[in-house]
Amino acid sequence: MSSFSRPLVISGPSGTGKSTLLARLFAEYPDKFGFSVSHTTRQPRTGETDSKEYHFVSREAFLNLLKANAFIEHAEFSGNLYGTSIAAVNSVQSAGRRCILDIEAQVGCFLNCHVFIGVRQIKETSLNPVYLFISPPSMHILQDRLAGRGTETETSMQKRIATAVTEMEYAASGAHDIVIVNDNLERAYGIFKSIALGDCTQSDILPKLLMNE
Ligand SMILES: Nc1ncnc2c1ncn2[C@@H]1O[C@H](COP(=O)(O)OP(=O)(O)OP(=O)(O)O)[C@@H](O)[C@H]1O
Repeated sequence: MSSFSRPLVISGPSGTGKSTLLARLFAEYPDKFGFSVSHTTRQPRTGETDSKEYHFVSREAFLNLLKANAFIEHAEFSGNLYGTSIAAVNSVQSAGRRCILDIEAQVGCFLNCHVFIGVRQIKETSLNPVYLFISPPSMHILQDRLAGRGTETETSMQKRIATAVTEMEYAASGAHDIVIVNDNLERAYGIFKSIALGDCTQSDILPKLLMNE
């Protein structure tokens, strides 16, 4: 059976190129893939519609869903709760699209306790996705890409690099089904596309990334 019928969880350090690869995939195949709509307790911003950008719910409703094990992953940021529900993923899959979850690992704060959210949390559920890790070719290149994007301060850069080291260690433990090293974008996108379409399960070898390389 093609892996297209299973959700695809994409993770990898910030700046490794996940958004770049996803933007190309959605542009080339506008009808084949979809993101699930998350739940949040934050207020809708102007122009946001319920069930489009987010399912906007009260804190009480969110906590009830959480109690009922409705979420694959959840986290609290700036006092607001966010979660990806199993139902939201299933609704993408039942519309005939492959659901893609773009997971950025981070140390989140949930109900006052620090938790490492992301792939680890998803592994506790019955989702059974394919886990794809996008690796940078080296830590220096990762740093250059983050700097080149022009979105980081010195502090946020250091935070992202520290998280990247933790993520690389987690990936080195064999937590993912497939690894793509995003070195040359054309090459990486070629493999990414065939994995997303369910045609290939080829994996690159995870580079051993040391800060001084
Ligand atoms: N193969 C590549 N070669 C050179 N530059 C790349 C490559 N892939 C992505 N980039 C560039 O690296 C930067 C970071 O990429 P991108 O924003 O897609 O990362 P990301 O993994 O989605 O990060 P985040 O998790 O923070 O959203 C961008 O400026 C992008 O244009």
